[in-house]
Amino acid sequence: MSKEITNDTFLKAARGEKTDHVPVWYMRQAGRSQPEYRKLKEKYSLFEITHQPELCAYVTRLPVEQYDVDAAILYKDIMTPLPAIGVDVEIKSGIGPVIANPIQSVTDVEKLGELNPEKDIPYVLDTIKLLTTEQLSVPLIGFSGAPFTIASYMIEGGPSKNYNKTKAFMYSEPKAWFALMDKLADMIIIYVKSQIKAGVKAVQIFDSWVGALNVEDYRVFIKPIMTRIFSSLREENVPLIMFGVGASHLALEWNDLPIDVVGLDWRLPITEARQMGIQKTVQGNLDPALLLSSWDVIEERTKRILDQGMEQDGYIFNLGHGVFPSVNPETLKRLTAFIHEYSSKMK
Ligand SMILES: O=C(O)CCc1c2[nH]c(c1CC(=O)O)Cc1[nH]c(c(CC(=O)O)c1CCC(=O)O)Cc1[nH]c(c(CC(=O)O)c1CCC(=O)O)Cc1[nH]c(c(CCC(=O)O)c1CC(=O)O)C2
Repeated sequence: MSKEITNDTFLKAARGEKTDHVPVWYMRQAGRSQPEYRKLKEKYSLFEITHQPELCAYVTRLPVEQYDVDAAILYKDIMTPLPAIGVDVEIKSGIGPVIANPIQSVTDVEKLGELNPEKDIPYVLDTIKLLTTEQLSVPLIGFSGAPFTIASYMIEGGPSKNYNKTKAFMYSEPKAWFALMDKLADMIIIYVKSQIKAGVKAVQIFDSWVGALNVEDYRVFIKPIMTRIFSSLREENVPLIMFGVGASHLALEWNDLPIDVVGLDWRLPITEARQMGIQKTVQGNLDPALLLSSWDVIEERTKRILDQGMEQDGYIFNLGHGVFPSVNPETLKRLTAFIHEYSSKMK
């Protein structure tokens, strides 16, 4: 049995329905800038927190309780399912995910295993159940990385600035590339469906780095696999959100996918995105760097974004990418209150 969701503005907006205020959540809202979380991080790594459902649920709830956001996002990482399929990944402080056995050939791709969520990541499912049956009265968002973004870490061995190795693999070994995309798509579908079955009410797919590709290559090397993933997830009947950074040139391609929400980074104004032909709900897009400015600057920019977003139904406020560690939690609290107040007055 699910605990009752008393605030469903996020789900309504995702479905394009009218809401009495603009719903808001922030990418990387759990963790990073919160002192309670930083204290925990002195003792535990990300993987150690996610293996403990009570603790992981606490971290996931913190921004809901402290900022009053309209949705929670499960605390974990896009790397979470990878060890189960045979990827040796470690999250190194100051670097990010580092992979000991990068993919170099079709043989490496063939060695990848299958994900069995109940056996491999029961702690993720237990955290979701705990949050949704007992603790949260806002929707819980589940998520996964998308094939290109996950593959970029698996091929480069860690974070990259230019994705040269990833692109070289894609262009020169298309058969191995498509085999890798297929394996990752299978994993993502199983992984996300298990999150939905456990209780998440919406799903965001992070294709954070796919903006590195041009439109033509996106259509050939990525779009078919994204269509397969979303067509399968669509059967579960929860809102599906697509997000990437520096990917404004791909926004119209995303509009074709069987999804509900197009997540924009800060580069493309919302009105322009809609004029281009984005008809779905839009999510975004305050530049997270602005959170380090004075409140007057933040308020002025937020108003501008809200005015554009509210021009039609189907709008969710978010940042253009994740919260930085140096952001003051008070700023996020004040921003959330401002968005709620300003948007309810305008309705
Ligand atoms: O630059 C890089 O490529 C490495 C980035 C990186 C990743 N995991 C990582 C790091 C290091 C770090 O954040 O310090 C490692 C990572 N992931 C996470 C944390 C926790 C934190 O930031 O305090 C951390 C830092 C943990 C540590 O330092 O031990 C948690 C995480 N990753 C993610 C999410 C989902 C979300 O954004 O809301 C969430 C959880 C939800 C939340 O914090 O509210 C998703 C994620 N992880 C990752 C990516 C790729 C792109 C990106 O981060 O900009 C993405 C997708 C995205 O944000 O666009 C990879």
